[in-house]
Amino acid sequence: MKLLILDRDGVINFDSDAYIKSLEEWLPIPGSIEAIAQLSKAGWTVAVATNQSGIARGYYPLQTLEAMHARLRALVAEQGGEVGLIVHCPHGPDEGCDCRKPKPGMLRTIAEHYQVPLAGVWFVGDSKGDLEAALAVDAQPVLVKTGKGQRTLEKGVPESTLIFDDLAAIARELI
Ligand SMILES: O=P(O)(O)OC[C@@H](O)[C@H]1O[C@@H](OP(=O)(O)O)[C@@H](O)[C@@H](O)[C@@H]1O
Ligand SMILES: [Mg+2]
Ligand SMILES: [Zn+2]
Repeated sequence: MKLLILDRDGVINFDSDAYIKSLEEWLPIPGSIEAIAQLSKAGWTVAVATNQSGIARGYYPLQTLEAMHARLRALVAEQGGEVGLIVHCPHGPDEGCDCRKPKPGMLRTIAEHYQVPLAGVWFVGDSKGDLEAALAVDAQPVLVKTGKGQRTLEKGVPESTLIFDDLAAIARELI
């Protein structure tokens, strides 16, 4: 199967250093919804792996996160596509969980759900932790310049990282 895994904040929707704390703050990056819809219509399974330490920090409840993901699914469905499994890490940086990126726990969860190996699977992110999570399970690190991506790029990325302007450019590459 054709599996593509996406980070959320800074890849699908705009990110904020103040976290995305409400449905109103959750705003798709132009072209991202269309890209996901086109990819899924072209046979790609598009899954999401997202750190959401804002839950542990008490910035927003799980219900708000679920509302954001319902909005994502509805917007993609309006374009005739669908979003696959969305996995989030609700923990804070000091909780020592196995799912918070750069740990690859969420990527493994997605791979086990679909019963596919992770080797070479593209994981698209905007932060260094996304790239490190991909490398930890032999997936392909892919950086987009949206969100924190340009800052991440300027700090240096693993040499095997593929770099694209945004998710729309990735869809054009893969379809
Ligand atoms: O990019 P994904 O994984 O979808 O989500 C990132 C968010 O959970 C937040 O992650 C935080 O990092 P800390 O969790 O505080 O280290 C900060 O980078 C916030 O700006 C950002 O909105
Ligand atoms: Mg991100
Ligand atoms: Zn976690």
